[in-house]
Amino acid sequence: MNDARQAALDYHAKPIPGKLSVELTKPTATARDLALAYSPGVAEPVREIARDPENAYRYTGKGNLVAVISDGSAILGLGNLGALASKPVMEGKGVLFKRFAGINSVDIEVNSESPQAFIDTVARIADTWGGINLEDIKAPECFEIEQALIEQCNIPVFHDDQHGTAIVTAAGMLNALEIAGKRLEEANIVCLGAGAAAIACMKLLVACGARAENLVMLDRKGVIHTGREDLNPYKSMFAVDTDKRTLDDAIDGADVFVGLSGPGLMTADHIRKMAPNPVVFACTNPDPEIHPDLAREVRPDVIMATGRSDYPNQVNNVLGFPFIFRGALDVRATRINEEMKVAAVHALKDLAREPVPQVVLDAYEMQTMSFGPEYIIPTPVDVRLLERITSAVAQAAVDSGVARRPYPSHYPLKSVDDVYGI
Ligand SMILES: O=C([O-])CC(=O)C(=O)O
Ligand SMILES: [Mg+2]
Repeated sequence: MNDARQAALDYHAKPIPGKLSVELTKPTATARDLALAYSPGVAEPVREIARDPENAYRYTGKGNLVAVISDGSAILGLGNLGALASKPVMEGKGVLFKRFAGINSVDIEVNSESPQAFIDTVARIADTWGGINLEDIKAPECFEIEQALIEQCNIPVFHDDQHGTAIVTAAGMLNALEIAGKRLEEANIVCLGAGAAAIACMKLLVACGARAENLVMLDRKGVIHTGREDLNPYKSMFAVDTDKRTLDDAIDGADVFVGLSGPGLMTADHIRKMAPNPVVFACTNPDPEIHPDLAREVRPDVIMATGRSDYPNQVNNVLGFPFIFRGALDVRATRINEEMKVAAVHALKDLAREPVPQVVLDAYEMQTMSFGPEYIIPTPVDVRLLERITSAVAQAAVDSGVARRPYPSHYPLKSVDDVYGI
Protein backbone atom coordinates (compact mmCIF):
# COMPACT_ATOMS: atom_id res chain seq x y z
CA MET A 1 0.00 0.00 0.00
CA ASN A 2 1.46 3.42 -0.82
CA ASP A 3 2.33 5.88 1.93
CA ALA A 4 -0.42 8.41 1.25
CA ARG A 5 -3.05 5.72 1.31
CA GLN A 6 -1.76 4.19 4.53
CA ALA A 7 -1.46 7.62 6.13
CA ALA A 8 -5.09 8.40 5.28
CA LEU A 9 -6.29 5.10 6.71
CA ASP A 10 -4.20 5.52 9.87
CA TYR A 11 -5.48 9.06 10.32
CA HIS A 12 -9.04 7.75 10.33
CA ALA A 13 -8.33 4.69 12.48
CA LYS A 14 -5.99 5.94 15.21
CA PRO A 15 -6.03 6.57 18.09
CA ILE A 16 -9.83 6.73 18.10
CA PRO A 17 -11.83 5.56 15.07
CA GLY A 18 -13.42 8.41 13.14
CA LYS A 19 -12.95 12.17 13.26
CA LEU A 20 -15.68 13.56 15.49
CA SER A 21 -16.89 13.28 19.03
CA VAL A 22 -19.60 14.90 21.18
CA GLU A 23 -18.80 17.23 24.04
CA LEU A 24 -20.84 18.42 27.02
CA THR A 25 -21.63 22.08 27.46
CA LYS A 26 -22.83 21.98 31.09
CA PRO A 27 -21.43 20.58 34.33
CA THR A 28 -22.78 17.12 35.21
CA ALA A 29 -20.78 16.43 38.34
CA THR A 30 -23.30 16.53 41.14
CA ALA A 31 -26.69 15.04 41.89
CA ARG A 32 -28.10 18.54 41.53
CA ASP A 33 -26.55 18.93 38.06
CA LEU A 34 -28.06 15.63 36.99
CA ALA A 35 -31.43 16.57 38.41
CA LEU A 36 -31.32 19.67 36.20
CA ALA A 37 -29.89 18.00 33.10
CA TYR A 38 -32.19 15.01 33.24
CA SER A 39 -35.14 13.95 35.40
CA PRO A 40 -36.82 15.88 36.78
CA GLY A 41 -35.36 19.19 35.45
CA VAL A 42 -35.47 18.27 31.78
CA ALA A 43 -39.26 18.24 31.91
CA GLU A 44 -39.31 22.03 32.12
CA PRO A 45 -37.80 22.75 28.70
CA VAL A 46 -39.92 19.92 27.29
CA ARG A 47 -43.07 21.75 28.36
CA GLU A 48 -41.75 25.05 27.07
CA ILE A 49 -40.97 23.61 23.64
CA ALA A 50 -44.33 21.83 23.47
CA ARG A 51 -45.93 25.20 24.19
CA ASP A 52 -43.86 27.07 21.62
CA PRO A 53 -41.51 25.27 19.18
CA GLU A 54 -39.31 28.39 18.96
CA ASN A 55 -38.17 27.57 22.49
CA ALA A 56 -36.12 24.71 21.02
CA TYR A 57 -33.62 27.39 19.99
CA ARG A 58 -33.43 28.56 23.57
CA TYR A 59 -33.23 25.30 25.46
CA THR A 60 -31.53 22.85 23.09
CA GLY A 61 -28.63 22.83 20.66
CA LYS A 62 -30.95 23.14 17.65
CA GLY A 63 -29.85 26.63 16.63
CA ASN A 64 -26.22 25.62 16.12
CA LEU A 65 -26.81 22.14 14.77
CA VAL A 66 -26.71 20.99 11.17
CA ALA A 67 -27.52 17.52 9.90
CA VAL A 68 -25.20 16.33 7.16
CA ILE A 69 -27.32 13.86 5.21
CA SER A 70 -26.40 11.60 2.32
CA ASP A 71 -27.65 8.48 0.61
CA GLY A 72 -24.14 7.73 -0.62
CA SER A 73 -25.25 7.76 -4.25
CA ALA A 74 -22.50 10.12 -5.49
CA ILE A 75 -19.65 10.07 -2.98
CA LEU A 76 -17.12 12.71 -4.08
CA GLY A 77 -16.21 11.68 -7.64
CA LEU A 78 -16.15 8.02 -6.60
CA GLY A 79 -19.73 7.15 -7.50
CA ASN A 80 -22.58 5.28 -5.88
CA LEU A 81 -20.88 3.34 -3.14
CA GLY A 82 -23.78 3.27 -0.72
CA ALA A 83 -24.84 5.03 2.45
CA LEU A 84 -22.40 3.50 4.92
CA ALA A 85 -19.34 4.10 2.74
CA SER A 86 -20.19 7.80 2.62
CA LYS A 87 -19.75 8.12 6.39
CA PRO A 88 -16.08 9.25 6.36
CA VAL A 89 -17.00 12.11 4.03
CA MET A 90 -20.03 13.10 6.11
CA GLU A 91 -17.96 13.01 9.31
CA GLY A 92 -15.44 15.09 7.41
CA LYS A 93 -18.05 17.70 6.59
CA GLY A 94 -18.86 17.76 10.31
CA VAL A 95 -15.19 18.39 11.06
CA LEU A 96 -15.19 21.34 8.66
CA PHE A 97 -18.42 22.79 10.05
CA LYS A 98 -16.95 22.74 13.54
CA ARG A 99 -13.39 23.73 12.73
CA PHE A 100 -14.21 26.63 10.45
CA ALA A 101 -17.58 27.88 11.63
CA GLY A 102 -18.13 26.52 15.14
CA ILE A 103 -21.21 24.60 14.01
CA ASN A 104 -22.14 21.26 15.58
CA SER A 105 -23.23 18.59 13.21
CA VAL A 106 -24.27 14.99 13.06
CA ASP A 107 -23.93 12.83 9.99
CA ILE A 108 -26.87 10.75 8.84
CA GLU A 109 -26.51 8.16 6.12
CA VAL A 110 -29.82 7.01 4.70
CA ASN A 111 -30.33 3.72 2.90
CA SER A 112 -33.20 4.80 0.74
CA GLU A 113 -34.78 2.84 -2.06
CA SER A 114 -36.16 5.92 -3.84
CA PRO A 115 -35.92 9.71 -3.82
CA GLN A 116 -39.34 9.82 -2.17
CA ALA A 117 -38.20 7.54 0.64
CA PHE A 118 -35.21 9.81 1.21
CA ILE A 119 -37.39 12.92 1.17
CA ASP A 120 -39.82 11.37 3.65
CA THR A 121 -37.02 10.31 5.98
CA VAL A 122 -35.42 13.74 6.02
CA ALA A 123 -38.72 15.62 6.28
CA ARG A 124 -39.68 13.58 9.34
CA ILE A 125 -36.53 14.49 11.26
CA ALA A 126 -36.07 18.04 9.98
CA ASP A 127 -37.58 19.95 12.90
CA THR A 128 -34.85 19.04 15.29
CA TRP A 129 -32.02 20.71 13.35
CA GLY A 130 -31.04 24.29 12.68
CA GLY A 131 -30.28 23.39 9.08
CA ILE A 132 -29.81 20.47 6.72
CA ASN A 133 -26.78 20.02 4.51
CA LEU A 134 -27.50 17.50 1.76
CA GLU A 135 -24.32 15.86 0.52
CA ASP A 136 -23.13 13.55 -2.24
CA ILE A 137 -26.54 12.69 -3.70
CA LYS A 138 -26.53 11.91 -7.38
CA ALA A 139 -28.16 13.89 -10.16
CA PRO A 140 -30.83 14.21 -11.35
CA GLU A 141 -32.50 12.89 -8.17
CA CYS A 142 -30.73 15.51 -6.04
CA PHE A 143 -32.64 18.34 -7.73
CA GLU A 144 -36.06 16.92 -6.92
CA ILE A 145 -34.95 15.94 -3.41
CA GLU A 146 -33.62 19.38 -2.58
CA GLN A 147 -36.65 21.17 -4.00
CA ALA A 148 -39.13 19.00 -2.12
CA LEU A 149 -37.26 19.43 1.15
CA ILE A 150 -36.94 23.19 0.75
CA GLU A 151 -40.71 23.32 0.34
CA GLN A 152 -41.43 21.02 3.26
CA CYS A 153 -38.96 22.38 5.79
CA ASN A 154 -38.87 25.69 7.59
CA ILE A 155 -35.10 25.58 8.07
CA PRO A 156 -32.33 26.02 5.49
CA VAL A 157 -31.86 22.96 3.27
CA PHE A 158 -28.79 23.25 1.09
CA HIS A 159 -27.30 20.76 -1.32
CA ASP A 160 -23.66 21.57 -0.82
CA ASP A 161 -22.35 19.82 -3.93
CA GLN A 162 -24.55 22.05 -6.04
CA HIS A 163 -24.52 25.44 -4.39
CA GLY A 164 -21.42 25.28 -2.23
CA THR A 165 -19.36 24.21 -5.21
CA ALA A 166 -21.04 26.73 -7.51
CA ILE A 167 -20.42 29.66 -5.17
CA VAL A 168 -16.75 28.84 -4.75
CA THR A 169 -16.30 28.14 -8.46
CA ALA A 170 -17.94 31.42 -9.45
CA ALA A 171 -15.77 33.41 -7.03
CA GLY A 172 -12.60 31.68 -8.21
CA MET A 173 -13.59 32.00 -11.86
CA LEU A 174 -14.23 35.73 -11.71
CA ASN A 175 -10.80 36.21 -10.17
CA ALA A 176 -9.02 33.77 -12.49
CA LEU A 177 -10.46 35.42 -15.60
CA GLU A 178 -9.50 38.84 -14.39
CA ILE A 179 -5.92 37.65 -13.87
CA ALA A 180 -5.99 36.05 -17.33
CA GLY A 181 -7.15 39.37 -18.78
CA LYS A 182 -10.48 37.96 -19.93
CA ARG A 183 -14.14 38.61 -19.26
CA LEU A 184 -16.72 36.05 -18.22
CA GLU A 185 -19.14 37.52 -20.77
CA GLU A 186 -16.80 36.62 -23.60
CA ALA A 187 -15.21 33.43 -22.30
CA ASN A 188 -15.65 30.16 -24.14
CA ILE A 189 -16.36 27.65 -21.41
CA VAL A 190 -16.20 23.87 -21.49
CA CYS A 191 -17.78 22.00 -18.60
CA LEU A 192 -16.90 18.34 -18.36
CA GLY A 193 -19.57 16.67 -16.24
CA ALA A 194 -23.32 17.16 -16.07
CA GLY A 195 -24.04 16.10 -12.52
CA ALA A 196 -25.22 18.10 -9.54
CA ALA A 197 -22.13 20.28 -9.16
CA ALA A 198 -21.66 20.87 -12.89
CA ILE A 199 -25.22 21.97 -13.51
CA ALA A 200 -25.28 24.26 -10.48
CA CYS A 201 -21.89 25.76 -11.36
CA MET A 202 -22.88 26.55 -14.92
CA LYS A 203 -26.21 28.03 -13.84
CA LEU A 204 -24.43 30.34 -11.43
CA LEU A 205 -21.76 31.31 -13.98
CA VAL A 206 -24.55 32.23 -16.40
CA ALA A 207 -26.23 34.25 -13.64
CA CYS A 208 -22.88 36.03 -13.12
CA GLY A 209 -22.61 36.96 -16.80
CA ALA A 210 -21.36 33.96 -18.80
CA ARG A 211 -23.20 33.51 -22.10
CA ALA A 212 -25.06 30.23 -22.46
CA GLU A 213 -24.18 30.12 -26.16
CA ASN A 214 -20.46 30.21 -25.25
CA LEU A 215 -20.79 27.24 -22.96
CA VAL A 216 -20.44 23.59 -23.93
CA MET A 217 -21.32 20.92 -21.40
CA LEU A 218 -20.39 17.28 -21.78
CA ASP A 219 -21.73 14.20 -20.04
CA ARG A 220 -20.48 10.63 -20.33
CA LYS A 221 -21.81 10.42 -23.88
CA GLY A 222 -20.13 13.61 -25.10
CA VAL A 223 -21.29 17.11 -25.96
CA ILE A 224 -24.80 17.99 -24.85
CA HIS A 225 -26.30 19.31 -28.09
CA THR A 226 -29.78 20.02 -29.33
CA GLY A 227 -29.84 16.90 -31.49
CA ARG A 228 -29.73 14.56 -28.50
CA GLU A 229 -32.87 12.84 -27.36
CA ASP A 230 -31.54 11.26 -24.21
CA LEU A 231 -31.33 14.41 -22.08
CA ASN A 232 -33.07 15.04 -18.78
CA PRO A 233 -34.55 18.54 -18.34
CA TYR A 234 -31.55 19.72 -16.33
CA LYS A 235 -29.10 18.80 -19.06
CA SER A 236 -31.42 20.10 -21.79
CA MET A 237 -31.05 23.61 -20.38
CA PHE A 238 -27.45 23.51 -21.59
CA ALA A 239 -27.97 21.90 -24.99
CA VAL A 240 -26.33 23.95 -27.75
CA ASP A 241 -26.70 23.75 -31.50
CA THR A 242 -23.23 22.60 -32.49
CA ASP A 243 -21.31 20.05 -34.53
CA LYS A 244 -18.90 19.43 -31.68
CA ARG A 245 -19.26 15.97 -30.22
CA THR A 246 -16.25 15.18 -28.04
CA LEU A 247 -14.07 16.91 -25.47
CA ASP A 248 -11.38 17.02 -28.11
CA ASP A 249 -13.71 19.06 -30.36
CA ALA A 250 -15.02 21.31 -27.59
CA ILE A 251 -11.72 22.16 -25.94
CA ASP A 252 -10.20 23.60 -29.11
CA GLY A 253 -9.62 27.31 -28.41
CA ALA A 254 -11.60 27.26 -25.13
CA ASP A 255 -10.74 29.87 -22.50
CA VAL A 256 -12.09 27.92 -19.55
CA PHE A 257 -12.32 24.27 -18.58
CA VAL A 258 -14.37 23.27 -15.57
CA GLY A 259 -14.14 19.61 -14.65
CA LEU A 260 -16.70 18.08 -12.31
CA SER A 261 -16.61 14.61 -13.76
CA GLY A 262 -13.98 11.97 -13.06
CA PRO A 263 -10.26 11.48 -12.57
CA GLY A 264 -7.82 11.86 -15.45
CA LEU A 265 -10.37 12.69 -18.13
CA MET A 266 -8.41 15.69 -19.42
CA THR A 267 -5.22 14.86 -21.32
CA ALA A 268 -2.12 16.87 -22.17
CA ASP A 269 -3.43 17.13 -25.74
CA HIS A 270 -6.68 18.66 -24.53
CA ILE A 271 -5.03 21.37 -22.49
CA ARG A 272 -2.54 22.07 -25.28
CA LYS A 273 -5.45 23.06 -27.54
CA MET A 274 -6.87 25.69 -25.20
CA ALA A 275 -6.62 29.46 -25.83
CA PRO A 276 -3.74 31.52 -24.31
CA ASN A 277 -3.83 31.91 -20.50
CA PRO A 278 -6.32 29.07 -20.09
CA VAL A 279 -8.27 28.71 -16.88
CA VAL A 280 -8.53 25.08 -15.78
CA PHE A 281 -10.61 24.13 -12.77
CA ALA A 282 -10.18 20.37 -12.43
CA CYS A 283 -12.39 19.94 -9.41
CA THR A 284 -13.25 16.28 -9.18
CA ASN A 285 -12.30 14.80 -5.82
CA PRO A 286 -10.16 13.16 -4.77
CA ASP A 287 -8.30 12.99 -8.11
CA PRO A 288 -8.75 15.82 -10.60
CA GLU A 289 -9.42 15.59 -14.33
CA ILE A 290 -5.78 16.49 -14.97
CA HIS A 291 -2.93 16.54 -12.48
CA PRO A 292 -1.78 20.10 -11.77
CA ASP A 293 1.87 19.17 -12.36
CA LEU A 294 1.07 17.85 -15.82
CA ALA A 295 -1.14 20.84 -16.63
CA ARG A 296 1.62 23.29 -15.71
CA GLU A 297 4.25 21.37 -17.57
CA VAL A 298 2.22 21.43 -20.79
CA ARG A 299 0.81 24.93 -20.32
CA PRO A 300 3.03 27.24 -18.23
CA ASP A 301 0.44 29.97 -18.83
CA VAL A 302 -2.38 27.99 -17.16
CA ILE A 303 -4.35 29.28 -14.18
CA MET A 304 -5.12 26.06 -12.44
CA ALA A 305 -7.38 25.08 -9.56
CA THR A 306 -8.34 21.73 -8.05
CA GLY A 307 -10.51 20.59 -5.17
CA ARG A 308 -7.46 19.37 -3.23
CA SER A 309 -5.79 20.82 -0.16
CA ASP A 310 -2.28 19.93 -1.31
CA TYR A 311 -2.06 22.25 -4.35
CA PRO A 312 -2.57 26.01 -4.78
CA ASN A 313 -6.05 27.34 -5.60
CA GLN A 314 -8.33 24.93 -3.81
CA VAL A 315 -11.75 25.41 -5.34
CA ASN A 316 -13.71 23.27 -2.94
CA ASN A 317 -17.07 23.77 -1.27
CA VAL A 318 -15.31 23.94 2.12
CA LEU A 319 -14.82 27.64 1.34
CA GLY A 320 -18.58 28.01 1.25
CA PHE A 321 -20.83 25.75 3.27
CA PRO A 322 -19.50 26.30 6.81
CA PHE A 323 -19.83 30.07 6.56
CA ILE A 324 -23.04 30.13 4.58
CA PHE A 325 -24.74 27.98 7.22
CA ARG A 326 -23.20 30.09 10.00
CA GLY A 327 -24.74 33.25 8.54
CA ALA A 328 -28.06 31.53 7.87
CA LEU A 329 -28.29 30.02 11.36
CA ASP A 330 -27.43 33.25 13.12
CA VAL A 331 -30.37 35.11 11.61
CA ARG A 332 -32.58 31.98 11.68
CA ALA A 333 -33.11 32.19 7.97
CA THR A 334 -35.95 30.02 6.69
CA ARG A 335 -33.93 29.20 3.58
CA ILE A 336 -30.72 29.95 1.73
CA ASN A 337 -31.85 31.99 -1.25
CA GLU A 338 -30.12 33.34 -4.37
CA GLU A 339 -29.34 36.66 -2.72
CA MET A 340 -27.44 34.91 0.05
CA LYS A 341 -25.51 32.80 -2.45
CA VAL A 342 -24.52 35.82 -4.55
CA ALA A 343 -23.45 37.67 -1.41
CA ALA A 344 -21.18 34.72 -0.58
CA VAL A 345 -19.65 34.78 -4.07
CA HIS A 346 -18.70 38.43 -3.75
CA ALA A 347 -17.37 38.15 -0.21
CA LEU A 348 -15.16 35.25 -1.24
CA LYS A 349 -14.00 36.84 -4.46
CA ASP A 350 -13.12 40.14 -2.80
CA LEU A 351 -11.23 38.58 0.08
CA ALA A 352 -8.70 37.04 -2.34
CA ARG A 353 -7.52 40.55 -3.24
CA GLU A 354 -6.51 41.46 0.30
CA PRO A 355 -3.06 40.81 1.86
CA VAL A 356 -2.73 37.29 3.28
CA PRO A 357 -2.22 37.05 7.07
CA GLN A 358 0.95 35.48 8.44
CA VAL A 359 -0.94 32.57 10.06
CA VAL A 360 -2.16 31.51 6.64
CA LEU A 361 1.35 31.71 5.19
CA ASP A 362 2.61 29.62 8.10
CA ALA A 363 -0.12 27.01 7.67
CA TYR A 364 0.82 26.64 4.01
CA GLU A 365 4.57 26.98 4.65
CA MET A 366 4.78 29.81 2.13
CA GLN A 367 6.88 32.99 2.16
CA THR A 368 4.32 34.98 0.22
CA MET A 369 0.88 34.56 -1.23
CA SER A 370 -0.82 37.30 -3.19
CA PHE A 371 -3.62 37.73 -5.67
CA GLY A 372 -2.39 36.16 -8.90
CA PRO A 373 -2.29 32.88 -10.85
CA GLU A 374 -1.22 30.87 -7.78
CA TYR A 375 -3.68 32.55 -5.45
CA ILE A 376 -7.10 33.18 -6.97
CA ILE A 377 -9.11 32.32 -3.90
CA PRO A 378 -8.55 32.40 -0.11
CA THR A 379 -7.45 29.24 1.67
CA PRO A 380 -9.79 27.38 4.03
CA VAL A 381 -7.63 28.18 7.08
CA ASP A 382 -8.14 31.92 6.59
CA VAL A 383 -10.17 33.03 9.60
CA ARG A 384 -11.36 36.09 7.72
CA LEU A 385 -13.70 33.81 5.75
CA LEU A 386 -15.71 33.43 8.92
CA GLU A 387 -16.03 37.17 9.28
CA ARG A 388 -16.66 38.14 5.68
CA ILE A 389 -18.89 35.39 4.34
CA THR A 390 -21.09 35.06 7.41
CA SER A 391 -21.64 38.82 7.59
CA ALA A 392 -22.47 39.02 3.88
CA VAL A 393 -24.83 36.05 4.01
CA ALA A 394 -26.61 37.20 7.17
CA GLN A 395 -27.04 40.71 5.75
CA ALA A 396 -28.42 39.33 2.49
CA ALA A 397 -30.86 37.13 4.42
CA VAL A 398 -32.09 40.15 6.37
CA ASP A 399 -32.35 42.33 3.25
CA SER A 400 -34.17 39.67 1.23
CA GLY A 401 -36.72 38.98 3.96
CA VAL A 402 -35.91 35.37 4.87
CA ALA A 403 -34.33 36.13 8.25
CA ARG A 404 -36.44 35.57 11.35
CA ARG A 405 -33.90 37.41 13.50
CA PRO A 406 -32.18 40.77 13.01
CA TYR A 407 -28.58 41.07 11.88
CA PRO A 408 -26.58 39.64 14.81
CA SER A 409 -25.30 42.22 17.28
CA HIS A 410 -22.21 40.10 18.00
CA TYR A 411 -21.05 40.22 14.34
CA PRO A 412 -18.48 40.46 12.79
CA LEU A 413 -17.14 37.11 13.98
CA LYS A 414 -13.41 37.15 14.56
CA SER A 415 -13.05 33.50 15.56
CA VAL A 416 -15.09 30.36 16.17
CA ASP A 417 -14.95 31.16 19.88
CA ASP A 418 -17.28 34.10 19.21
CA VAL A 419 -20.12 32.22 17.60
CA TYR A 420 -22.45 32.16 20.60
CA GLY A 421 -21.96 35.87 21.18
CA ILE A 422 -21.24 35.28 24.90
O1 LIG B 1 -15.71 16.64 -0.23
C1 LIG B 1 -15.11 17.43 -0.99
O2 LIG B 1 -13.88 17.59 -1.00
C2 LIG B 1 -15.94 18.28 -1.92
C3 LIG B 1 -17.22 17.63 -2.21
O3 LIG B 1 -18.25 17.92 -1.64
C4 LIG B 1 -17.25 16.52 -3.19
O4 LIG B 1 -16.26 16.28 -3.89
O5 LIG B 1 -18.31 15.88 -3.27
MG1 LIG C 1 -19.74 16.43 -1.80
